Amino acid sequence: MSLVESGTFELDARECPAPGPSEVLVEMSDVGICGSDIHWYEHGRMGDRAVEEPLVLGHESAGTVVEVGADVDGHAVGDRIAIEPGVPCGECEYCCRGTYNLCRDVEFMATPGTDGAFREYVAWPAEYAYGLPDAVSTREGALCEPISVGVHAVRRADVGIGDSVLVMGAGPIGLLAADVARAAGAADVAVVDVVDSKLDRAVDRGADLAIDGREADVAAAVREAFGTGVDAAIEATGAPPAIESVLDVTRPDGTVVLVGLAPDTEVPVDTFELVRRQVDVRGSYRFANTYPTAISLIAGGDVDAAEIIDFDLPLDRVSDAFERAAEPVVVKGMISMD
Ligand SMILES: NC(=O)c1ccc[n+]([C@@H]2O[C@H](COP(=O)([O-])OP(=O)(O)OC[C@H]3O[C@@H](n4cnc5c(N)ncnc54)[C@H](O)[C@@H]3O)[C@@H](O)[C@H]2O)c1
Ligand SMILES: C[C@@H](O)[C@H](N)C(=O)O
Repeated sequence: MSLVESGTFELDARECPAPGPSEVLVEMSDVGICGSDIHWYEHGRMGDRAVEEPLVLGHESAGTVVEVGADVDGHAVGDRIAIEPGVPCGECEYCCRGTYNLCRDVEFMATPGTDGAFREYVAWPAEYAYGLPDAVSTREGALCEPISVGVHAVRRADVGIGDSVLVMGAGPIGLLAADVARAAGAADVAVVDVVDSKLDRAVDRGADLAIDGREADVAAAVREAFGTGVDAAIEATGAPPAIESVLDVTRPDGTVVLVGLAPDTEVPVDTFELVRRQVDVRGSYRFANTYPTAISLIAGGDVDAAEIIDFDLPLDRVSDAFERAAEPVVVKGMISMD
């Protein structure tokens, strides 16, 4: 199923791909709809990149191996796997350092030039396919992708035992990052959002404090609850007012990790305050070396991946699914390929 222009998907018949020697052929079963898929669907472009050829969307995916390339070890026909959607060049400075999320030549599913996962079969490098244990369904395994964004952000935030953490935004990234922070040892987790049902959901999932960003002065609410501020804050909205206020919620020597992405986001920054309070402000881009951790977090019950899913629809209802997934109360919509 390809996006041919903004707002229009078309079913196109394609040959089943043949896996290369180091690839596995995967029959897809579950694919999540990410905010970036919705952005491509609604706008047909992102920054200076545009959909000029039909593009298969979907990069949160899992399925079953149906064929293995001649050189593949460690995967067999019948294995259920989650697919890591970015394949880096493996040769540049950043790939060699292990921060392959920063590779400039990465081929990332569902971006122009690299088809995504809303299709029956995907041939993918075995190195970026991860076996799922019995305790993890393919539906949950597909969500290793947004969990990985959370794992990377929590690592960037250096969250440790006993820390207090604020997560701005209770979308999929925020909710999953909150679970990951707890698993990393956070003793107190506060979540901020502007939608009632999302605040309720954060509390149901274990947040100690839910702050309504429409009503509260977030920094004041944090200081009331946590004294001089939280140890770490993770910004997962991309909304300028939230970005502005997250810079003011940590204690002196605390860390702010910016995950939220929005084009042309500019916010005023009081650098004097950031310097005086010696705040670390760090970006967090995609993820590297996170899939095994994401799988163990689901298997161990530390991250409730299934709970964030609001609906599953079949591939022939992909347009309905995208319209519904864009509703502000929805956290995660899935396409079920079975
Ligand atoms: N850095 C990365 O690698 C990376 C990866 C994936 C997603 N992202 C970005 O992370 C952000 C979160 O992703 P998502 O899929 O959860 O998005 P989402 O849009 O589903 O969730 C964002 C949440 O923020 C809430 N929100 C909006 N304005 C707010 C405000 N002023 N205060 C508090 N909450 C507010 C919304 O109600 C929503 O629940 C997006 O900007 C996305 O583009 C970044
Ligand atoms: C990391 C991924 O989830 C994000 N949507 C991106 O394309 O960068």
